[in-house]
Amino acid sequence: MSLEAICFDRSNSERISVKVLNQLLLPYTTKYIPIHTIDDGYSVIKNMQVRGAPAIAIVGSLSVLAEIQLLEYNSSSSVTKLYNLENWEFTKRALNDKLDFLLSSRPTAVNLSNSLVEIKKILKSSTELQHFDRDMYSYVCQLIDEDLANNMKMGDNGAKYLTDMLKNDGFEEEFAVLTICNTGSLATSGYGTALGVIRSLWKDSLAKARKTSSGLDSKRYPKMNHVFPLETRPYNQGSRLTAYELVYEKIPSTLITDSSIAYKIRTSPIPIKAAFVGADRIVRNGDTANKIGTLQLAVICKQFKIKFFVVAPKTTIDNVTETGDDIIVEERKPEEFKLVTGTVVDPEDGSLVLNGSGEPISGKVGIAPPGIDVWNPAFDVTPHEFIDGIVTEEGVFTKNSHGEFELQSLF
Ligand SMILES: CSC[C@H]1O[C@H](OP(=O)(O)O)[C@H](O)[C@@H]1O
Repeated sequence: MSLEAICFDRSNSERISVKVLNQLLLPYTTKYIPIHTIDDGYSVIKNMQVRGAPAIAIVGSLSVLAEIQLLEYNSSSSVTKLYNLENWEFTKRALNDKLDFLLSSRPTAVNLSNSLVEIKKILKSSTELQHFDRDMYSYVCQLIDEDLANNMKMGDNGAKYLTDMLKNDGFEEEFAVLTICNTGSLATSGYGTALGVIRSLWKDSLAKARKTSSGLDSKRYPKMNHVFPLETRPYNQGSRLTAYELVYEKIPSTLITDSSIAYKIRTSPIPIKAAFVGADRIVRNGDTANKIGTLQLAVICKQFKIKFFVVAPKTTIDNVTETGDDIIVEERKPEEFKLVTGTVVDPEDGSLVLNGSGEPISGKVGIAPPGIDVWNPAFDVTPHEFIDGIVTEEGVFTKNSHGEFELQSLF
């Protein structure tokens, strides 16, 4: 098992190496794909071999650094013909075009766009390739290190906010939470956003349990003791990735179908007190684009008076777009809906069927008639009216008396 979506060897600043975990093969196969060029970065992002708004920005940025270092130490590489290393202005124009191409890989998540804006500023101020290389190395190291640090801050911010709120409401029991898609280590530089809050809630529960069992503290506290991740059709980030992370961390969890949310809330023996979801783009009024199914979860939570939190770093904020009506929602290929990618298992006992090399076999099965049209949006947009709080590394933002988010300090 590995929860490291991105392996970045930065030990030699002039010859970095990058490889990404092929998430299409999870949870049964752990295989990494090397990233040497911007085209490599585009391909793994477009194919969703790596996914998750922050991870997309990190891999995209690393692919730029990898390409310019390839230019410097391998003049015979295939990418060299795109540039004229004797003419820096020509090379800068060609690199700008490649950055625009990289942006087109997945248009909804704003993190990649925000990173490419920063990279274009670095490129514009660079006087030569080595200068651009050096500043890009600093930029990607800072992007990765800040993402991890921010995720841990967000996790603790969200966990404290919820447990304080429950305690103030006089709730001192064990509770469960819901989450959709994958927002953990496999979608970021580590720890995660919404799943980071769940990691922090679980750490908090274990600490409280230790105090109680050691007799240090007899008071009762609200403690998260279960997670209900949604499978998240059609790409199944929840069943393939979030469940994988929860099993890895030994956090008590029960995987549920997207269609069973309301019935689970109505019948759960453990009170469900909150839903934590990630974001691909939060616009100025707090409307949020996130994985398809998020809006449905938000509507159901409102119906059952369950708190609904969006968890995202400032790098996911779009401070230009006013409302969610103007967010471009990516539509994916129909095949990603009509064909399910998985790993072949023996129907008798669920054991893995291995190929001649002893490796699991990845395959696709059809689940819809070839002639049927499908609608396959990768995201939906949740209006801020359905969002109770936006958890960031700067703290938890809630709406004012007019029902509006005031996010200016994040812009
Ligand atoms: C911290 S991941 C944020 C966000 O990105 C995911 O999208 P995808 O899996 O399509 O890359 C998902 O919507 C997560 O909530």
